[in-house]
Amino acid sequence: MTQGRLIAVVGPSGVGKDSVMRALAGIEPRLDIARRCITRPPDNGSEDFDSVTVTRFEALRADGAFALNWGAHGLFYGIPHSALHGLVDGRDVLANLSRGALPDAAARAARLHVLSLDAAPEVLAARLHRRGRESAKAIGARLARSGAPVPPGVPVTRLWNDGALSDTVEQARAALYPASG
Ligand SMILES: Nc1ncnc2c1ncn2[C@@H]1O[C@H](COP(=O)(O)OP(=O)(O)O)[C@@H](O)[C@H]1O
Ligand SMILES: O=P(O)(O)OC[C@H]1O[C@H](OP(=O)(O)OP(=O)(O)O)[C@H](O)[C@@H]1O
Repeated sequence: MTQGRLIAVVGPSGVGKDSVMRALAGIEPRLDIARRCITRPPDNGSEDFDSVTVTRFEALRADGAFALNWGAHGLFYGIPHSALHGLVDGRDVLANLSRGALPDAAARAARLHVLSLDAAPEVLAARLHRRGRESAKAIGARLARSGAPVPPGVPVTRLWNDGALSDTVEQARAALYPASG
């Protein structure tokens, strides 16, 4: 069976990666979402993640539990191998990734597609403040971070998520599944 695509959703903090992933998986039955391990306390935000301590994260990493892992914003993030099982069954899997993890993702996934989201700086700032998860200082640091470029040769769909979420989701679906109408 042809392996599914790992669909890496990337872009600056607050651009709407988790919101787009959740809405897209809600309307597209061929898509799973990779649940991440993050060294952040649990919250009621747009992402369903496994909250772990740094000690636990390091133990999981040492055990080889992660297909991909990285650090950003003073946190550690990991995608467990178990979160990517759908790929071998031919299912497409959405994963919120650091742009810096894309070279590793390209090396590991048989098929990688990047969904790169962007929005104007003032939109990002307003969303992060409205989300209210970080302090003003931490939000400033998130806004100042510039991500790595998409590695050459990897198929990429670039979308603006400045407007309605539903518009972005429809555009993403049309780009990923052009025949579905
Ligand atoms: N198109 C949109 N229009 C308005 N608000 C949005 C849109 N997309 C996301 N948001 C909001 O912006 C905030 C950040 O979204 P989130 O999905 O957590 O971003 P990221 O995962 O990229 O950090 C959330 O409060 C979310 O509800
Ligand atoms: O190297 P970069 O491409 O800048 O990405 C670094 C991190 O930032 C993004 O998270 P986000 O800011 O959305 O925060 P969250 O995943 O902790 O919500 C992304 O999910 C990465 O974990």
